[in-house]
Amino acid sequence: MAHQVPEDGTLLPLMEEFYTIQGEGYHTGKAAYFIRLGGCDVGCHWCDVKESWDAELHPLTHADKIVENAMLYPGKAVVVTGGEPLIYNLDYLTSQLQGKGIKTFIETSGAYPLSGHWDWICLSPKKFKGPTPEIARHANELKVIVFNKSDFLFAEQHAELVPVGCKLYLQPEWSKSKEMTPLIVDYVMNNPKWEISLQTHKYLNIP
Ligand SMILES: C[S@@+](CC[C@H](N)C(=O)[O-])C[C@H]1O[C@@H](n2cnc3c(N)ncnc32)[C@H](O)[C@@H]1O
Ligand SMILES: Nc1nc2[nH]cc(C(=O)O)c2c(=O)[nH]1
Ligand code: SF4
Ligand SMILES: [Mg+2]
Repeated sequence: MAHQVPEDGTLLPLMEEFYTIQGEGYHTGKAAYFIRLGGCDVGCHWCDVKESWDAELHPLTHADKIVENAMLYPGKAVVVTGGEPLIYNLDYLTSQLQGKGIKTFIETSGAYPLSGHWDWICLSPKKFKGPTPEIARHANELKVIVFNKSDFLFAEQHAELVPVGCKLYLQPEWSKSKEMTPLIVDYVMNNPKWEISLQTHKYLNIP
């Protein structure tokens, strides 16, 4: 699957990078530069970026170039996503970003070992390949995608693994949103430690 990606994290398979508004979760509504890395083998059948899965399709790009590009925008936060970004060693990229005063946020399934220096970790665990216990202990936000009713129990099981104070979100799977959103609304009203997260960028028609 992978290119020969150097272990030191200086070269990363970059699918796309774009400046937009964080659409989901705790930082919803904030301007951020998105860095989308190619490569994922978790296999969510409802994944909304399947084009990211094959790392070979995405050019190895120097982390310094990515940092330089991120610096061109007034927003001082990046979201590193994918694909599954933790397939790669993110120590170099994130230390360079933080060294330039940019906040580092990650979107991850947690299926690979934690690397990088993060201001915010959004863990979105998957049934298909579960998260490591280590990342659950470091999550700032747990965002569970609700595709069917069984995902509420899955969400509660993962809420046991994250630290006290970790934000808890239920986000409807996009294609099932019509059916699942009413169930989520009801669930949150009955279990108010949870909040609802919507993919607001899809309603705003922005990337
Ligand atoms: C495409 S993933 C990339 C990052 C990482 N692989 C992960 O799954 O967290 C980014 C976010 O989108 C969510 N997501 C992906 N497909 C979705 C869908 N069809 N509906 C709702 N959320 C989705 C994921 O759960 C994750 O929180
Ligand atoms: N606007 C916007 N917000 C997002 N939050 C998480 C995203 C992702 O694909 O990781 C995403 C995305 O693709 N676009
Ligand atoms: S882990 Fe993330 S990128 Fe990978 S298939 Fe699932 S939603 Fe898509
Ligand atoms: Mg997305």
